[in-house]
Amino acid sequence: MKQQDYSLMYVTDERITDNTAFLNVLESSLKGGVSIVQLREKKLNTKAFYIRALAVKNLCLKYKTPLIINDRIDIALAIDADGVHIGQKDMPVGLARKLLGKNKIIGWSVSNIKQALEANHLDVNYIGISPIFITNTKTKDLDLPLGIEGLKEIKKICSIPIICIGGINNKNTASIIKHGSDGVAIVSAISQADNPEQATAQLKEIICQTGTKK
Ligand SMILES: Cc1ncc(COP(=O)(O)OP(=O)(O)O)c(N)n1
Ligand SMILES: Cc1ncsc1CCOP(=O)(O)O
Ligand SMILES: [Mg+2]
Repeated sequence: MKQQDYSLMYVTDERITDNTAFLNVLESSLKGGVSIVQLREKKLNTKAFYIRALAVKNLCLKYKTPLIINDRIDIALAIDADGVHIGQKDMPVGLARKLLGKNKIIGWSVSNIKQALEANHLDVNYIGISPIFITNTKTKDLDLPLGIEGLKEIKKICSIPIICIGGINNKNTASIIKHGSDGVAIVSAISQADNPEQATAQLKEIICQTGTKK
């Protein structure tokens, strides 16, 4: 499989209930240069999730940007997405890999050192350090923020690409990349920005500048 660019993941915002607005923000993030998109829907029924996933896939194809699906292996298979992001309470990684095959991306949430060590023995393409900072976007089922110190510890013991998520914005992205994260996954700093395209382009620029100075 080709080397995937995990540097800037836009995680869609389920709080944007209007479909046109939802797709407009997604398209702005694609124009701004996100390297990968994660469709995250916690409340939609299966049919509505599938219909949205098809629309999101079409837009991602237009911008040649990979799409992964949060939680739902069935939806990922149904639309032939590029992969999934699963958490500690979602389908076990081994089973997800069996269903998806070796060429799909599987991301797995990690919230502590024990899980990071476990990840070394799993067939995952990246780990999502969750959360790195405090966030208002996800309030239930969230562990304590790991912070930069936690990222540094995990970087030392885990050989898998790392993406951090939670409370990430244009002020703290550089520090995350500097301390060894391969990328950042972002909801609000893109979806709630006055100009999501500009906000994305600015985040991308910070990542590029920091990456080259690492
Ligand atoms: C990149 C990335 N990392 C972590 C998460 C969190 O996933 P999970 O723990 O399954 O929680 P939900 O997102 O499903 O609420 C993520 N989505 N993306
Ligand atoms: C889905 C998820 N998982 C851990 S934090 C989070 C939400 C991140 O949202 P934001 O970028 O707005 O803090
Ligand atoms: Mg999940």
